[in-house]
Amino acid sequence: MTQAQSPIRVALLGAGTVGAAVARQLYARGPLLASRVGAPLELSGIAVRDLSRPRDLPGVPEALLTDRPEDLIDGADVVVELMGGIEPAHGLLTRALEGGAQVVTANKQLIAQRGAELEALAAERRVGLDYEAAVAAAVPVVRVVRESLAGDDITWIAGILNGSTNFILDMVARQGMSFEDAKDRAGELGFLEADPTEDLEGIDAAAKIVILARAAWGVPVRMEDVQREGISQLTDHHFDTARGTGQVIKLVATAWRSGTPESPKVEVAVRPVSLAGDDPLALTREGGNTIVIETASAGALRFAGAGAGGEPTASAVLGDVVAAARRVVAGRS
Ligand SMILES: NC(=O)C1=CN([C@@H]2O[C@H](COP(=O)(O)OP(=O)(O)OC[C@H]3O[C@@H](n4cnc5c(N)ncnc54)[C@H](OP(=O)(O)O)[C@@H]3O)[C@@H](O)[C@H]2O)C=CC1
Ligand SMILES: N[C@@H](CC=O)C(=O)O
Repeated sequence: MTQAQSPIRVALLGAGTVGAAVARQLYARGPLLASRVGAPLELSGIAVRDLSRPRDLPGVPEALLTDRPEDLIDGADVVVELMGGIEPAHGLLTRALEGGAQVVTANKQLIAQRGAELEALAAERRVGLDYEAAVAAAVPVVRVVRESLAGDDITWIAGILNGSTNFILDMVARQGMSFEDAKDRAGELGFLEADPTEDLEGIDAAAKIVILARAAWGVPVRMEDVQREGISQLTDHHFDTARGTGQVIKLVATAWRSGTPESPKVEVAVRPVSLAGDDPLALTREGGNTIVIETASAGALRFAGAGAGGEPTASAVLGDVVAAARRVVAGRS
């Protein structure tokens, strides 16, 4: 084994819905991932809050678990943050970037609120900061906006960006489920944030549209800039009225450029909207996400798929881990 092929040390911060799925997929696909990276990925530790909690981590040595995430940062090639919240995640990732580690996160609140600062630090240290899973989970859209469409002029983005509220609205609209039962079911499926008001009040969708807007237009967009309304105030009356006219209520996040391509001004909003039944966003089922991106040259592009849940989100996280690990291998030669 050459120096370039020696194991890439991956520190996993968090083993909840997403983190546990990442650990499982990393173990299950070890040889495949090694062949794609050019070196094996070695899980160097897994940080959790409660060591006594039972976990579904078959094949993962228990000795890797620690309740001291800070101990995993130094010495890691890639740090994967799946804890959620602003602190201690922000402090840990700052330390990881300062130490020269590649960083991967699915934490949309952290990226929406502190992403500009972390990206500046990553650029200064010449390391990667990847967060594909932070927007639309499994649906590849961050990289599309940041890279694939970098030569085009994006004019408009509209999306169903929150899987749990879409699940709830879909269950109420199509299955006649009560609002309360649908919320419970979304929680059981692992779609809801630790604080479900983030989903229900549109805060989660707001963070995601802020991230996309910044990536699309390269201008500072803050959470406070989002005109935001959630779904918690909806009643049977709203659903009955929409159904009676063949419409469907969805929580839609929108961002549009109102200035020129050279001097863009950006507007962002999240609100429940009644859509015609055949609108692509209206056709989004269960925990799915759909994003429509309008551009000057490519026209309207549509992306759809699983927008929440452990295994789909882990797929996007692992894509970022492979990209980060490839950079580590490239930097060794
Ligand atoms: N769930 C989803 O569908 C999606 C989630 N995300 C994002 O992914 C991230 C993780 O989400 P999810 O897996 O659902 O969250 P969970 O709440 O299920 O898991 C969080 C994990 O982090 C650990 N943790 C939290 N705080 C600390 C701490 N201070 N020290 C050590 N460990 C800690 C928890 O430990 P313990 O297990 O002991 O409690 C747990 O293992 C969040 O940022 C979320 O927004 C993004 C896309 C989809
Ligand atoms: N709570 C979020 C999880 C994924 O980002 C959602 O429901 O979309």
